[in-house]
Amino acid sequence: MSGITFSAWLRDAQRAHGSLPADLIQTLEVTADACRRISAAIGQGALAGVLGAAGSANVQGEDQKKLDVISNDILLDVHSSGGHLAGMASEEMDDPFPIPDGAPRGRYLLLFDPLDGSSNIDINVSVGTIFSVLEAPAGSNAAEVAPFLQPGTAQVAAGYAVYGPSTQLILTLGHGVHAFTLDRRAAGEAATAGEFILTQEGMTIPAETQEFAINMSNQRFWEAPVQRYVDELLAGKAGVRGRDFNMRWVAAMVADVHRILTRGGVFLYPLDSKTAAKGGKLRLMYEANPMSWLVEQAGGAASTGRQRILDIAPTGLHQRVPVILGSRAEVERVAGYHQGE
Ligand SMILES: O=P(O)(O)OC[C@H]1O[C@](O)(COP(=O)(O)O)[C@@H](O)[C@@H]1O
Ligand SMILES: [Mg+2]
Ligand SMILES: [Mg+2]
Repeated sequence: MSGITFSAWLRDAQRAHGSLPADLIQTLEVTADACRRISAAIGQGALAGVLGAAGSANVQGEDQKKLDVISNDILLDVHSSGGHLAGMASEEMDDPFPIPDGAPRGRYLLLFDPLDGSSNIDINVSVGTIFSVLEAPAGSNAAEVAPFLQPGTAQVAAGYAVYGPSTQLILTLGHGVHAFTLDRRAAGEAATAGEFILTQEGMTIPAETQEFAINMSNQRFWEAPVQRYVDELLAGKAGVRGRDFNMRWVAAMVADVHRILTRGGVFLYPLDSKTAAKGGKLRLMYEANPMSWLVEQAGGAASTGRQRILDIAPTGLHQRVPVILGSRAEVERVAGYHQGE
């Protein structure tokens, strides 16, 4: 173990790149603190009565779990004292949440999916938090949607926490992708107890893979290019690909993307006739953009099938898009099929 804490690493990155403003460092440190608290809440599970439904629905009409609400509240709470953020936007809230009056306003906008894969909570399987940081345009009002509607290429930081057998924080500032692991030992047991510690610098996704991730139950709803691609994977050695492929689906984007950053693979939540009217299943601002930047920074690619995800000009805070990301050669092949190749 390196023993380099997240805060120390951020300060090293500031020295190395000379372009990491103090309020961006604060944004990331406070977000890491929120993830530590969410990890603790999740870790209490059935002991603390935090499992199960909240009895409410979010802006997208989806039933909320208690931990969706708890995670959202933790992120709002830790960031509300202000100084570093102008405002926040969450998958769980209809409207942007500007830093409250009276607290100092900063220049960054934080967007998050407070708990990703929340249907996994009650079965004790990995979930996560995804975040994206943008700079608020000068003179903009973070109570409005407009300042948040920036393409993925404008992100200044993106990352996620995965709450699995260990809790990890994965981050990009545009200079590669780095992993930090929460030292879960009790205070007093170790000097770094409670800290995120650097455990991998420069995660990379191999260009080729033999593993794919897709919800096969949607097969009959997919468009022809995805039908063709998956048929070819399933044909294995006997088909045009000439080799067998394995399949995994955790049903938490964080966990599926984490596997791809760790050992390669391709993830697809493509356009299908069930979700076409909404534009797709996954959310551009809270899921697709931060994950696409991380994947590109690790040498992979991310596309809707028709365009690079990071180039999409957003039209709504809760906009949904098709997502195909991971090993570059596979993403390019699927995009090629969409272009009629
Ligand atoms: O249940 P499905 O259709 O397989 O969808 C799984 C996808 O839905 C999501 O769980 C949506 O995220 P939320 O839990 O944040 O709503 C993704 O993480 C995951 O990839
Ligand atoms: Mg999600
Ligand atoms: Mg969520």
